Amino acid sequence: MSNGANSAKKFDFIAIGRACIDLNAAEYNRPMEETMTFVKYVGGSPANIAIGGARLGLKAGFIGKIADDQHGRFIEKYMSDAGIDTSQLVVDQEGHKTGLAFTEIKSPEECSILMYRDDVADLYLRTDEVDEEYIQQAGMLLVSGTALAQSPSREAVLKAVQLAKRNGVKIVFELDYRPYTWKNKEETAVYYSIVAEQADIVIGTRDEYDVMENSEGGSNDNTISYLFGHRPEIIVIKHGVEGSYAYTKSGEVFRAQAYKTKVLKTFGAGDSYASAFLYALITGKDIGTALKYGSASASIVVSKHSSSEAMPTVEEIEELISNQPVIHS
Ligand SMILES: Nc1ncnc2c1ncn2[C@@H]1O[C@H](COP(=O)(O)OP(=O)(O)OP(=O)(O)O)[C@@H](O)[C@H]1O
Ligand SMILES: O=C(O)C[C@@H](O)[C@H](O)C(=O)CO
Repeated sequence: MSNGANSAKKFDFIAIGRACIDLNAAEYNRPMEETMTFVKYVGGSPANIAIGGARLGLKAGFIGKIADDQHGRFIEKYMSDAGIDTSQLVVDQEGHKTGLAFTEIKSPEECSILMYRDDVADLYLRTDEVDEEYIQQAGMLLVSGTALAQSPSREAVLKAVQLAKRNGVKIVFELDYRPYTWKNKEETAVYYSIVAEQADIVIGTRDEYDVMENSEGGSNDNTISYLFGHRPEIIVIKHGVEGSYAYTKSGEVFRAQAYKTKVLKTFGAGDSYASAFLYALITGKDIGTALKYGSASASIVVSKHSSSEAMPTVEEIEELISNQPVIHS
């Protein structure tokens, strides 16, 4: 497949989903109960991926809804300053709030996220706020699975997927499973399958594919045999510190190991991975190299405090690939 590189298009990729706030513990190695200070960053998986892509020099756009408040304005300014087109970042007019993610850093192995996502603006994106002419201008549409969790955002995303297909825009589905936004796993499995079957590239962790399959302990072989019966051409399955695999419809299998690093916290790994993986594909690198870019970017972000602000440059990724040993597992 051609992986979406299209210099004639205004955007290399457009992400759809949430742009929120992360409040990351400024004090490490303690539970949140004892954490008194937090540092504010833009967060939300698809926003992080857009920021990561823009940091790497990609032309990125974003479709989403932000609250009409100080947090919403902070997000819009940060993303716009990062070089992302925010013309389709709709400002909510119904009093919905910005999603907040408080992170706890107890140890490099023990990190957790406490989400405040009741009535969040991002899940109120409507179908009439998704514009065909905008989507036409992209090489790829990056869909976050969390945006399927509730209506009307669910239908807005399904419309974006339809429009992307109709206009030859590659669909990248990042499963991005956040349990607290869903009613139950059965419902998640239904909507994940609908979009995964229509995507060109699917990216997720092994656990997230289990959610899509509504099963436990699933195998990569079963996942690819199911999804390659549909539209996907590339399937990426991440296994945390044990590395990741990419499978192609033509039968190739690639594996990348994680790079050694001094881990501060584990969140942000998946978003930095996705942005660098897509950057590599869009700039014409082979899939094996794209996996290395993803792993390298993730190893940089897990060593830093934020998910968005910490996104690396191309030079940092390439330097790390050349010099840093991998974790053998
Ligand atoms: N402790 C680690 N050290 C170095 N690299 C790591 C570590 N953990 C994860 N990675 C890298 O990040 C990639 C993605 O990690 P993971 O499979 O945990 O994704 P994720 O669950 O989507 O991440 P997130 O925690 O952001 O949701 C891995 O394939 C690996 O390359
Ligand atoms: O995705 C979220 O809503 C929270 C993120 O911004 C956070 O930084 C994280 O979990 C990244 O994986």
